[in-house]
Amino acid sequence: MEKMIEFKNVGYIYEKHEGEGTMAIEDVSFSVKEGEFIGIIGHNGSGKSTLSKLINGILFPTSGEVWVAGINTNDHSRIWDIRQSAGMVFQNPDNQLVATMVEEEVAFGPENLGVDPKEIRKRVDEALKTVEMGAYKNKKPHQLSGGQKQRIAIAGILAMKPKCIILDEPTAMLDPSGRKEVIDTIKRLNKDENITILHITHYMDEVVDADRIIVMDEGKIAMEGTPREVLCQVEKLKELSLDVPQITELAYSLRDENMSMGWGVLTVEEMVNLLWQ
Ligand SMILES: Nc1ncnc2c1ncn2[C@@H]1O[C@H](COP(=O)(O)OP(=O)(O)OP(=O)(O)O)[C@@H](O)[C@H]1O
Repeated sequence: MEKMIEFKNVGYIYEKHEGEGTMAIEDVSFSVKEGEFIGIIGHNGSGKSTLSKLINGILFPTSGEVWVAGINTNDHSRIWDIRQSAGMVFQNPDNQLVATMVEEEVAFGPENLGVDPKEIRKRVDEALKTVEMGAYKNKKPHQLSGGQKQRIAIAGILAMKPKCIILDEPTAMLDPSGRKEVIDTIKRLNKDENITILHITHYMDEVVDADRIIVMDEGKIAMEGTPREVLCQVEKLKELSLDVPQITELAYSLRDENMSMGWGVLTVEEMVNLLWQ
């Protein structure tokens, strides 16, 4: 399997003045394989957004290297190849939609890539169908709900045929139903279209199904592993000011003295089985 993203000993400093600044990322190394679904969690200021901007060539590492789809992000001549391979969805849906019609919005990316108009029309229809927004093609983006706007933002990226999508807290401004729409959409893209997903979030329950979770703290990777390996370390997550899923916490509170039960519960079904034991 091809490596989609690779961080090699990456550091990033936001310079204030000459020789003075904030170390936002420090010696971070990890890699993501094609088709993986990775959850990135961490409290405010732990470096998650900086990490995502380093992937998309919005920021460039102060030290180390970032590779995306086999391209070093320091190769500035390939920046549009990188942005086409790895699309970004941001937190605020209102800041990323620019066109007056949904159809134009989704066409915007491929137009900038110089794609043939006939092919653009095909891609717009396909992308809207994939995010289940085909019926909204001729609507105005400002008439849509937050969840629908984020799905249009995702469709705009899909129309550029990306290999990977990085979502930086895409659900932070949405209500529960909007959150579910967006999460269901990205899970489907990962499963059905084999698109690599990097999902940055504060909500643990959104990454319970991920292939792997990376926990950031003070610019470094504090924990990394499968959801079960990471989310079951309740005490450590609390030390890192993170909330564990309620069901995991409940099971953890019910653990017995021998620690033979109450560990590693991530879903309601597992909780029911535990209580029947
Ligand atoms: N433009 C900037 N200039 C200076 N320092 C910055 C800038 N952006 C972020 N920082 C600092 O870098 C560190 C990491 O910030 P970053 O935004 O990457 O964290 P985050 O985990 O995404 O936070 P949040 O969850 O609040 O979005 C923080 O200490 C932050 O104050």
